[in-house]
Amino acid sequence: MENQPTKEFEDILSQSKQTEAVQEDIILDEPKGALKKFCIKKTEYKGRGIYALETIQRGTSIWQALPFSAVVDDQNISNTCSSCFVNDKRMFKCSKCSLIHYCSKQCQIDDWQNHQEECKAIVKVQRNPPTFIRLASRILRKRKVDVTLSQMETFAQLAMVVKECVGRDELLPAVDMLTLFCRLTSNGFSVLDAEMQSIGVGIYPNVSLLNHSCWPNCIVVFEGLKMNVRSIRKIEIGEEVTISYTDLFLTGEERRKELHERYFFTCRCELCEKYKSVSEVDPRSALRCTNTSCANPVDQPSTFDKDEEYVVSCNCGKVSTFDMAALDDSLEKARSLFKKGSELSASEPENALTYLHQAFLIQQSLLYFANHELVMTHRALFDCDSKLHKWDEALQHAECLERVYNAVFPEYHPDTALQIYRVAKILLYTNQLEKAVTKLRKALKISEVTCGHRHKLTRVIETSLKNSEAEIAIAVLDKVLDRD
Ligand SMILES: C[S@@+](CC[C@H](N)C(=O)[O-])C[C@H]1O[C@@H](n2cnc3c(N)ncnc32)[C@H](O)[C@@H]1O
Repeated sequence: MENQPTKEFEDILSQSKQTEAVQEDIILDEPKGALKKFCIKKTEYKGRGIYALETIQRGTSIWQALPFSAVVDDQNISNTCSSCFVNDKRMFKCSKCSLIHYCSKQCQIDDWQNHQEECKAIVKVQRNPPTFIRLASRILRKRKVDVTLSQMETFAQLAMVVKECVGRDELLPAVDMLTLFCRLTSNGFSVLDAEMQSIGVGIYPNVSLLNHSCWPNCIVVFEGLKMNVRSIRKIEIGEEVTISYTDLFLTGEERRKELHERYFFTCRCELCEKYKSVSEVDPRSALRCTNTSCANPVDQPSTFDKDEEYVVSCNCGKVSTFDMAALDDSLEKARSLFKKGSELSASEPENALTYLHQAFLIQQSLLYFANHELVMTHRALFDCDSKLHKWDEALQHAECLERVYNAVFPEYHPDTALQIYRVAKILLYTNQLEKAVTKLRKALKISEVTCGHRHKLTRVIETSLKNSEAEIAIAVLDKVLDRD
């Protein structure tokens, strides 16, 4: 069942008013648009959230929704259709504002109601309003916004731009504008394409009742603008349904910082609690044990006191001693090399490789393989090597990244499927067909669970698998015929 966006947004707001005084867990309602397996409860710490009323098996599409409002982001505005969000077709631009692009005349007609006033505003102000302003403007034009929040932030500058772009009639009183900005910042969803890259931002009012966990039981994928919430593991009766608001590669500290800055809460999820315990080391921020035959992570010091030595023991029994000043200097040097390399990667990939490789050598000698800084360097090296068609090197980094996904991501995650597919593609480029087929099968299994059969990623992997299997069959046949 799909959402009726405008009505739902109103419902949510009126619901939030009715439930403000509730302190204890209570069952409020079934979330609209979802299959009837959930209820909304309110807890003191997280506010409202969605809870399962039935056991949900892994790979279930539990919720599909269309946005109340959505816009393509600035980086993708000329390669993504502002109406249906496809990004693999030829686009043409609106002849009046020259900013908004469409894939077909029909899409332009469908979006006209949303774009008409926006178009006039863009022509009038003679500059391209950024993503966030375009989204706020579209919502304001729908004129259905009500408010209850009291988060005080300085959005005055943004409000001025909105005023220019929207026109006085559509503006809300200052406090309501402020509330709208706060709501957009914490309730907006990044709309992702088939490669899990963000191409826009949308407001999906009821789905934004889903709370965050760094170890979520659901993920969000998109088919165009349609959002699909899918379970990535079994959800028990009474369990809260969660998604991640942040990148699961990030260290606990980085995740908590982002969640605090953007969503104003301190995460106390399973994963965050796990790594508070002294016996558990977070692989995302860990150092390498100095015992070269040991594969365990060891804790990084929380602060670097340069006059001290850092002594840390590993589960293998080895006690590693690090000179804090030297460790800090080396990691800083690697960071600056990484920064230089990343800046050059688009324009001068060959030069970028030199810097990135130096950063990699330093980090590899000190950091655990799943450490976030090392992961970033692998990613950057993979991109440059792929750009330069250095497939053997690219394959090494892609395989390292696959190992990291296996170590730090939930077993079923669309990003893991995508990473395994990347490995498979390079194996195909380098004629390693059998190995590629093994990877494609693995990627397909994960993609079917996390994205569903109809999702573009699943279909692309499936096609590649079928073609590769056919190639192997033909090669076998050729061999047999040759022998005859
Ligand atoms: C998109 S809303 C989710 C629904 C929200 N709980 C409500 O009552 O409307 C995001 C907000 O929910 C709360 N929240 C989400 N996940 C949380 C978590 N793991 N711990 C504490 N608060 C959380 C935070 O206040 C956050 O800004």
